[in-house]
Amino acid sequence: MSYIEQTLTKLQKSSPGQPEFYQAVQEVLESLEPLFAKEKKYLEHNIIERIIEPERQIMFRVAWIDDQGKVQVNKGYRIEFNSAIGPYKGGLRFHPSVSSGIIKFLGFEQIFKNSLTGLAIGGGKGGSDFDPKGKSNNEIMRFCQSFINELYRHIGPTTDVPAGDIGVGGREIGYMFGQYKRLTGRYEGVFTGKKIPWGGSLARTEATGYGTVYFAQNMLTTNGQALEGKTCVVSGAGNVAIYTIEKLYQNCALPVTCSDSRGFIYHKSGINLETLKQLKEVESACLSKYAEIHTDAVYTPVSSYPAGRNAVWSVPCDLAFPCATQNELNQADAHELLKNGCILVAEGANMPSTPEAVEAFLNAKIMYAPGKAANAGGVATSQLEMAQNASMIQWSFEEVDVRLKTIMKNIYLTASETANEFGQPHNLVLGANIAGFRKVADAMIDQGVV
Ligand SMILES: NC(=O)C1=CN([C@@H]2O[C@H](COP(=O)(O)OP(=O)(O)OC[C@H]3O[C@@H](n4cnc5c(N)ncnc54)[C@H](OP(=O)(O)O)[C@@H]3O)[C@@H](O)[C@H]2O)C=CC1
Ligand SMILES: O=C(O)CCC(=O)C(=O)O
Repeated sequence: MSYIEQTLTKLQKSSPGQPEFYQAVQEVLESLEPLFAKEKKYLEHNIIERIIEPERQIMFRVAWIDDQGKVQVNKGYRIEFNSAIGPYKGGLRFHPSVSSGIIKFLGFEQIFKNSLTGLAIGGGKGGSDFDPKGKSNNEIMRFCQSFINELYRHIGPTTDVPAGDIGVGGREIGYMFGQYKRLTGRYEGVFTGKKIPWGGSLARTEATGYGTVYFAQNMLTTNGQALEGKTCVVSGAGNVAIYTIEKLYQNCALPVTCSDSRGFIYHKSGINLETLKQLKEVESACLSKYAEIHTDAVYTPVSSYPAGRNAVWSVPCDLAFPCATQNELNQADAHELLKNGCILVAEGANMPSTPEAVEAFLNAKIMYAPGKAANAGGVATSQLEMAQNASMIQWSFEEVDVRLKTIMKNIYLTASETANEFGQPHNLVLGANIAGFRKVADAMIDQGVV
């Protein structure tokens, strides 16, 4: 049995029932093989077994009262995965599919993503199986307050700094920040993704989507191409998708799709960003309403997708931006994108492509940017928010955006130079994993066995 197989077998025994976590670990371990062949120190210090075990896992009950006066109970999680290069940093996800395996996969990815930003942030993630859909504002507030009644004792501006993710935006961060402040009496940068008047950073809302497009731009430029005139397929209709679409328009590309958990929109003349923002950021409406407003757009409900497929990826395009959720693009979807002439895939979401889809992209040698590199602009800008909070200043939108652009360029260069160093120039999966890992692993060695 190879070292990787042994590690995965052991992991499955010690942490049963966490398929997404095994998937994330397997991908990283496979990428690291050429590094281990070259540098023995990582195996000698048993870094692998140490890095796949979270430093701390917090699981707690979140009891809250709904609008009918009934007591509801959800599970809360915070996985403090690795603090070798900085305080734990990563979002909170509120979605019914959340489990400890999902949070562990996200926290594990966050270690390498945060390392790639070049900033001093460790990896963490958290969330709850609470479903914000259909809940009133007061229910959301009561849930957030109860969530923080437990979590507040584990977080702090130099220990663990949560932010948003699926189902958690400025409103939820506000309720959690308010409760933290009430319990501790401290006004400090313990969350990022805050609204601007109470400590948020300009451009944080836009950062993940904008950063993903900046990353794509770097890949295109290196390959003698440009965004201008490219037809783009985007999945998702949340924070990341919306600002990916906005930045594509700013660069004269044409985004023609968006999707939510119930279906997708194909608008051949281009997604209307104003309508999308109104429906999703203001009304939290279903995307079917988009086709009622724009009658030349086509809405396809999930029930009409071919079995086992995500129909968004069957729309012909030059560039694809998966921005919804994990494993939303499988091998058949990847082959269809390739058949239709797609030349670039940049992941705004975390681990949206299955391992087989990733393999198809790498084999076809198209430009492929894994999420932990392409979507790192969100967490990087969160660190800029922490820096502004700590020094009690606020930078302008342009100042933050310029820094974001530079960070995304550096992540691209780091991943591609590392891929070159290991003789696989087009393989940014390998480049991102090795570069992200090396910095954290070296710090762990320096800091001894802890
Ligand atoms: N926000 C950030 O700064 C960052 C986010 N990410 C990643 O980006 C992705 C999107 O996050 P974000 O935009 O913030 O989240 P949002 O909650 O704002 O939006 C998520 C979008 O994805 C859709 N979606 C969620 N789950 C599913 C599903 N199972 N099937 C189909 N569609 C689904 C949602 O549809 P519906 O509205 O119907 O629920 C919604 O349109 C996630 O993978 C997240 O981890 C990565 C880096 C940073
Ligand atoms: O901004 C952050 O701290 C985290 C963003 C996030 O959750 C992610 O990068 O997946």
